[in-house]
Amino acid sequence: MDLVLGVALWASPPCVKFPGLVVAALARRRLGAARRRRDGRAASSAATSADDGVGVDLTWREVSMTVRNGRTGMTRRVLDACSGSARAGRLVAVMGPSGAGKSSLLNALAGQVPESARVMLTGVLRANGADAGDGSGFRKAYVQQEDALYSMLTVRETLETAAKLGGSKDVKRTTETLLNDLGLAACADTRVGDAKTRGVSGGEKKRLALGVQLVGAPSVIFADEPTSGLDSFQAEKVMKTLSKLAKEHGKTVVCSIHQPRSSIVDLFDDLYLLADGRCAYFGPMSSARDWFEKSADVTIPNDVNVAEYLIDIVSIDATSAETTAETSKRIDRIVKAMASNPPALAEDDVSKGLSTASDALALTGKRVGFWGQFPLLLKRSWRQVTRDKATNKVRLLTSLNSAMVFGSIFWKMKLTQTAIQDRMGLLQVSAINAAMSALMKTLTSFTKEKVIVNRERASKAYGVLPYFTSKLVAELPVGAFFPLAFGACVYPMAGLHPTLGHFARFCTILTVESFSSSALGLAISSIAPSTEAAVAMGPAVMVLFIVFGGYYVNQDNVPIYFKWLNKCSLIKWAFQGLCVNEFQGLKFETKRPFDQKTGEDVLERLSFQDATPLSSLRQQGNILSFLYLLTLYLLDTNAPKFAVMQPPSV
Ligand SMILES: Nc1ncnc2c1ncn2[C@@H]1O[C@H](COP(=O)(O)OP(=O)(O)OP(=O)(O)O)[C@@H](O)[C@H]1O
Repeated sequence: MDLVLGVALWASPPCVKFPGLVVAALARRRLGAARRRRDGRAASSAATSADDGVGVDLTWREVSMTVRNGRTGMTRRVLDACSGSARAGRLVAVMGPSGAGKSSLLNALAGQVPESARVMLTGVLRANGADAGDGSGFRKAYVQQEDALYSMLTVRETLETAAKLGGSKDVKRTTETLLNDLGLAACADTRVGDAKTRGVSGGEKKRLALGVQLVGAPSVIFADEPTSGLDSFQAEKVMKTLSKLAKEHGKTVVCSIHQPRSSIVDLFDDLYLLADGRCAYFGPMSSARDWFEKSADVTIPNDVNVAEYLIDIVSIDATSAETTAETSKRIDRIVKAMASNPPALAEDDVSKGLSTASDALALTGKRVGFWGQFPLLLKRSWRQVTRDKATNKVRLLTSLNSAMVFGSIFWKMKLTQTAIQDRMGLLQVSAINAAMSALMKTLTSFTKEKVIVNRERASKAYGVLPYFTSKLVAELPVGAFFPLAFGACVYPMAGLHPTLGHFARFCTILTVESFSSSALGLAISSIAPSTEAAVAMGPAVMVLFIVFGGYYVNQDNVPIYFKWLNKCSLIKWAFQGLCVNEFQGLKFETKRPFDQKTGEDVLERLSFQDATPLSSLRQQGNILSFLYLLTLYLLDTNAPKFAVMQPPSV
């Protein structure tokens, strides 16, 4: 069947071949994924039963993570046989000096270590006694250090969307419960905001990010440095929220934290202290002072912040060789004491109340499918695009500005011989301008949006297809507006072919071209690791398209090995369409025998004599659909993948 389809696609015209190949590849991946899901369901059913919705006790043993340096080939042990537990109703703080492995441990327990051939993750993870090393077996929330939220949505809208996507049976109740529980009611109707637009405070953003995760009714909450970048007041509010989720809702909370103030330390139930990837203390926060004095021979002065003091104690002082050796020796001694004589864990006194408490946040039903996700994501994208007034204003002003500048340079062109070159110049710069502005906008915005989408997809909030299609539909009217505004301004100023039909075709060609260019931006952003990389790659590709855009190199003179580039150049198809639209039917003044008399002569010289505006648009449409399908494929294949914890070798 695959063979027949392959041959049929290969024999088909390019407009069918490329989209067809991408669709076939996507379909094959989907079938494979469905098969794997089917096979995996039976295996994981035992594990999922560990999360009965009334609290999860998580235990980990011998968790190690090694990272191989790609250049030197040397391996480094980031986590070294760490063991511990986090129990329902308790808040565990993972602390340690910078680089001690806090985030790595959190990622390992949350199943969020990015998959890589250079990273090796081993250990045993159990949820209520059942194996959970493959990341299944308990419902979890993972709140990362950097917030990734749609900036133009309000706090309430963000929670509502998450609740609807999560399949909440009572969206209003879910939203209100979360707003109240997280202390966000006062800013419910404030926009999230970003660097450009002021929105909610950093602490409110952190709690909102937590709220988005809570709609999945997680039993275990992992929070990576939830207080980073916050002032002490906001930091305390965030930590109080996490403590409340543990105490009142029976959640198991594990968070990494840097230098907490004393009032925050009082909220910790357990402390997991890391020193250079090894466990230096794991036990109740309240027993830490006693244990260090009795078992590790470390006296903690009465008037100090215990947490800060302990971090200093397990830090390597690299001032000199002597201090390095001395502090390393002290850390070895503490780690050994911990392994041989760990403190007693606190009595499990909270699990009795869990059953009723956790029900209050067990708000989800069945996740919605494509037709449920599509309108929700469409509404979200629409709000994000239309409410971003600052960006839209700048885009409009730059479009009008370019139109004014070009219009003034090419003011009311005549039908003289010299105006032929001017006409071609204007059409070429118009094509470049429309393509470049759409490309740059997409490169800068989509690389950021991709971060949010990858996170949401990692928590299986929705599929790539409803996301991508809804985004395209939402951006259609706004994306079309700017080339239209440009066209409406430059066309009469330059005195181009003065009929309504020609003007309409001019605007249509530029609009479709700007969508193609935006699609190119989407495809590049899908593979670029950062905004900076995307912004470097995009214009480099576009320059090639400009060179083969039909103006600088005549398409009949393009070397055979570059013909494909000529065919891929969205600038070329736009320029060709614009030229045919403009020159066909024009008559020029002639003075010399070799002057070009008609627009058809000009088109012949450009080798565009056989083209029509429609054929150019059709080719542009092919590029557009190919790039959309390519982006869809790239987003699907580049979905974040995480390392599975392997059992430790005995
Ligand atoms: N995937 C990786 N590739 C290379 N090095 C890594 C990787 N993951 C972690 N490391 C290294 O492991 C060490 C521990 O990193 P980790 O982020 O866990 O520390 P941390 O205690 O959270 O530090 P900080 O408090 O500064 O955020 C660091 O030196 C880091 O560079």
